[in-house]
Amino acid sequence: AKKDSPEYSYQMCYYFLNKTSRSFARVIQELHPELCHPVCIFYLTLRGLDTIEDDMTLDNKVKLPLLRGFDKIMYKKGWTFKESGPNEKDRILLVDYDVVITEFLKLKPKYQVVIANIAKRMGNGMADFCEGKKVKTVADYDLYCHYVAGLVGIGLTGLFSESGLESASLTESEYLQNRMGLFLQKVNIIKDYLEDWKDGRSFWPEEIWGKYVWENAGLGSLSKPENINDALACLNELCVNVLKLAPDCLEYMAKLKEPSVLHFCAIPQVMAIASIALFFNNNVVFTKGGLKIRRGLAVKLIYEATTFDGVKEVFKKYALDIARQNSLRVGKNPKDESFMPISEACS
Ligand SMILES: O=C(O)CO[C@@H](C(=O)O)[C@@H](OCCCCCc1ccc2ccccc2c1)C(=O)NCCCCCc1ccc2ccccc2c1
Ligand SMILES: [Mg+2]
Ligand SMILES: [Mg+2]
Repeated sequence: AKKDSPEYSYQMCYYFLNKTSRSFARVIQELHPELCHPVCIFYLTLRGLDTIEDDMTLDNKVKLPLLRGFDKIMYKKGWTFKESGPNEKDRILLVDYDVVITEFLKLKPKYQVVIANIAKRMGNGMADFCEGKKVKTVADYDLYCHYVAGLVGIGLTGLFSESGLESASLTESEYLQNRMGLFLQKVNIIKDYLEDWKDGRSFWPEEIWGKYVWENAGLGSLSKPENINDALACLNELCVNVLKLAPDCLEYMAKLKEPSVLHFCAIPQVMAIASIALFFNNNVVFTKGGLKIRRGLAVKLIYEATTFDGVKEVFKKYALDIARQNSLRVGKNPKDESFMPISEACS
């Protein structure tokens, strides 16, 4: 459409949705028409915020006011940002961010309120961690993941409820909604160990990895070949930490009534549980990084995620798969947490 036609900003939003994340773009376009557009704008708003957070070339003098003020920026017609680093993968979204604002301002006010509230909480949480708060303890780890992903689950639940497609009772427990996001983000953080390390960042909690490196050694020592056994024990404990979230995610999904909402929520979840089974005790996490489940398996998982019974079967299959892999590991670091029988972790 031409730049000044009303369809232009609408079309550009779906262009950016597909450019910034094929996986989420596919699941978002699965949604009931009443929810698809608000969730698309919700996604682009938070991806814009995350593009600022991820940009290591931005000085905090510029970055912090943008993060903490993003919920106000969303109402500034025409606002764009052209100072992202040249390698920032989603920088084009900020260069033409005015189309997201145009579409956001056209949403029903009941959706705008939910999106602006989450953007404000996420932006301030991201800024706290950019200002110097470190992911040291497991509590810091859970707090960071709450800010960048738990809040997404909370916001989505608000949109589901406001649309009338899901019951308002779904919004009662922010705890379960938060766990949905933690599950996905923690899998992301495990997958991105090497990539984040190269960016000079890591979100792995020192309270866990500190047990597997020598006094005063850093997280980087886990990527040294001679330390692979300790690295795997650390990886396995992180995987068990994620598995503990599985029952809460199933409990949340059990409450969903609208088929397209269940499918939308379940697809990232079944991908995540299959990913943990792939990462568990797998040295490729440290050597090549960016481990992804095979495309054929992804297609199968998408099909199985169409019913809640299908989701339960997938979770059960991969929990047993990991337990089997765990029992096959002989004589390695019996002291570490990851030796805890998986069934106990999923209790
Ligand atoms: O830069 C990247 O490509 C990855 O960035 C990661 C990072 O920087 O840590 C990191 O950025 C997080 C901050 C921005 C969150 C953006 C987002 C993601 C998915 C959505 C899905 C639907 C609606 C809105 C959404 C918003 C990232 O994208 N991690 C992927 C896991 C986050 C999942 C969020 C989430 C939470 C609960 C959900 C419940 C149901 C369905 C989808 C859900 C999706
Ligand atoms: Mg990111
Ligand atoms: Mg980020």
